[in-house]
Amino acid sequence: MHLLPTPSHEMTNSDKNFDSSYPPFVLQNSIGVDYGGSDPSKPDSESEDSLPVVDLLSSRPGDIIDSSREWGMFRLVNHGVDSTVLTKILECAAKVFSLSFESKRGVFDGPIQYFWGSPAISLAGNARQASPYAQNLHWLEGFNVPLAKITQYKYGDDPLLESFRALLEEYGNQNSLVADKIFKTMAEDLNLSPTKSKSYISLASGLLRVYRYPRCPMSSELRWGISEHTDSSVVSILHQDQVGGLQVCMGGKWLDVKPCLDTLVVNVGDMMQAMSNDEYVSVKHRVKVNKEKDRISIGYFVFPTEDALIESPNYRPFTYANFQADRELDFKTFGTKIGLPRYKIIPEKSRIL
Ligand SMILES: O=C(O)CCC(=O)C(=O)O
Ligand SMILES: [Fe+2]
Repeated sequence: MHLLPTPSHEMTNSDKNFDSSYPPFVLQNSIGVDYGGSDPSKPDSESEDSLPVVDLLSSRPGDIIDSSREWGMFRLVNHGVDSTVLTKILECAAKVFSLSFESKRGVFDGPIQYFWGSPAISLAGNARQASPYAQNLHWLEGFNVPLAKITQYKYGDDPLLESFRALLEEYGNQNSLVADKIFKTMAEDLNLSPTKSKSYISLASGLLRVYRYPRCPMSSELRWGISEHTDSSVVSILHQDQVGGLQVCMGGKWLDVKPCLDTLVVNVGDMMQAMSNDEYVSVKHRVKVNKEKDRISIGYFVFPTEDALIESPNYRPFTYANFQADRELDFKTFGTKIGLPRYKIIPEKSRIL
């Protein structure tokens, strides 16, 4: 079966229906919503954010370390990821997202899984679907792509899907190299033993999430693309288009991480924060919705091996498998993850007797 993109039309104030490529919740949650007025998704300030920039080719290792300690996030240039691949993958993702909702849902039951309304992944590796009316509905749709699985698969009968898969494979491999290089710098700084380092990052666990955040009639106070969170990864690498929307929490303030061409955004994840005994920060971030434009971004996430025992003085030892299981349970119980505080050792002084 060949899947041609459905014709897409621009949404105007008089045409409030989104096209058939959007998940139904986008339409259901847009009924009766005022599209006019000012755009609350515009940045609060036009000033440039001061996120550190790391040059992977020429930088001193200290740049990665300092940024991970102070910010938990940095921009990466000269990263080695092919700029043609960066451009092509966003173009290809846009084509795939413009397929009808039904065909995306129907076709991507192989290693590339389609999800919408929630970015959370279950222990089985499936992305969850949120109820369209759920309070924590996220204004997004996406594809969950475990890299180990797509290398053994071919969408042989469909040129669009097969080129998407092949591009994701190439992009994923290039991101693995970047993540490996960054991790090695961090491991050296933290004096991790070679045995620890080996289990603390598993390139085979590499995962891509390809997101589309549909333009949203509601303001960011009502809907988030992705609400405030930290990543569970060791490190995450983000590639975003020029629309913008990513924000990072710095000193209690939310700053816009403006898109820069050919630049990736790297952030420290929960696992690295624990491995570093809180020396590095798994920084809080979130994604605002945009009233006028759809946004596409691609995240690469890498994790420890399942049985890696994460040990550092501030935490009781836990394996990555423990962390995943607890996250699953917390998600069912509280609708969100508790994450690292579950394992944090409370200092004697602050314990309630
Ligand atoms: O799309 C983005 O800018 C960020 C995505 C993100 O934070 C995540 O997937 O954890
Ligand atoms: Fe994230």
